[in-house]
Amino acid sequence: MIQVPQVATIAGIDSSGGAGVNADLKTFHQERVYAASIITGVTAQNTLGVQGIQPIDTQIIAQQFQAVFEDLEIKAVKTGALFDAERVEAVVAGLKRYPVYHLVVDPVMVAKGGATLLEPLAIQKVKTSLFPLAELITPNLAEAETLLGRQLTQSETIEAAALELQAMGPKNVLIKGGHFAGTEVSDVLLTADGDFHWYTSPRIDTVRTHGTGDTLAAYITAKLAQGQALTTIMPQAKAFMQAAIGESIAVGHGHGPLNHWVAG
Ligand SMILES: Nc1ncnc2c1ncn2[C@@H]1O[C@H](COP(=O)(O)OP(=O)(O)O)[C@@H](O)[C@H]1O
Ligand SMILES: Cc1ncc(COP(=O)(O)O)c(N)n1
Repeated sequence: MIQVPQVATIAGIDSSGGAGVNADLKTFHQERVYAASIITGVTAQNTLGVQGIQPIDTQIIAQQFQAVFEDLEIKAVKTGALFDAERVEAVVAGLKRYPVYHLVVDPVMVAKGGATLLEPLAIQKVKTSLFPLAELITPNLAEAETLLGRQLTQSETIEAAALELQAMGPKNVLIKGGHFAGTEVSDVLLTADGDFHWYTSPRIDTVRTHGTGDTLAAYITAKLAQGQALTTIMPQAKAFMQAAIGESIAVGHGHGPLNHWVAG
């Protein structure tokens, strides 16, 4: 029998297949890890926006945790859209019952079209209960601003922000720069030993970025499950993102999905 690293995503479904669990599973498959999924909610969504959200009952979230963790050998976990405080509590309870070292928390708050994927009341719970369990958190610029309650502009401010976020408990912090204006995109990784690593690439001029954050976090989760270090993973992750965004596929009429078939 072939041994394969096993991971789990804890996130919402995107009916159009571009973001959330759908993006995670495509990335995991492409990177050759076996993936389970614990669903937190269902969205009626396409590349033009989110039309409806149905969070999943917390009891079935708990049952999914039990079903997955009492059978599979889960090496790494990624969380995505958690929707509200009740769902955050259910996920934190599951992660405390079945702890994993490689926990990547993508604090998804708002979809590209503007729909809320995490109620404001749940943000405090994410900070105090979920972040301390994480090996890595991956906020985008807007999420980092919301988490800290202030605007970020200069690189020094972003490094200070990463330190403040690290003080909330996660071992490592990645602030993603997809939302910065300019001809380049820069992500900054603050590692557990206090070092900053900047990753800069040319900005691809496109609106076809549905699921970028999910894809990046899933890629990192896959590589952590395969035993790689974050600083080794990041340059590969950026190259994968560049190709997956750049070699775009013609799907939908708005913020189109990425091309997960690109070599990773
Ligand atoms: N237009 C773009 N060109 C190149 N890279 C991008 C672009 N947009 C996002 N990225 C990259 O995709 C990853 C996800 O970033 P971002 O879009 O900020 O996350 P989110 O989807 O959570 O908002 C980051 O590595 C970022 O640098
Ligand atoms: C169910 C679900 N989860 C996450 C996202 C975030 O998508 P993006 O990575 O484009 O910000 C989304 N639009 N829908």
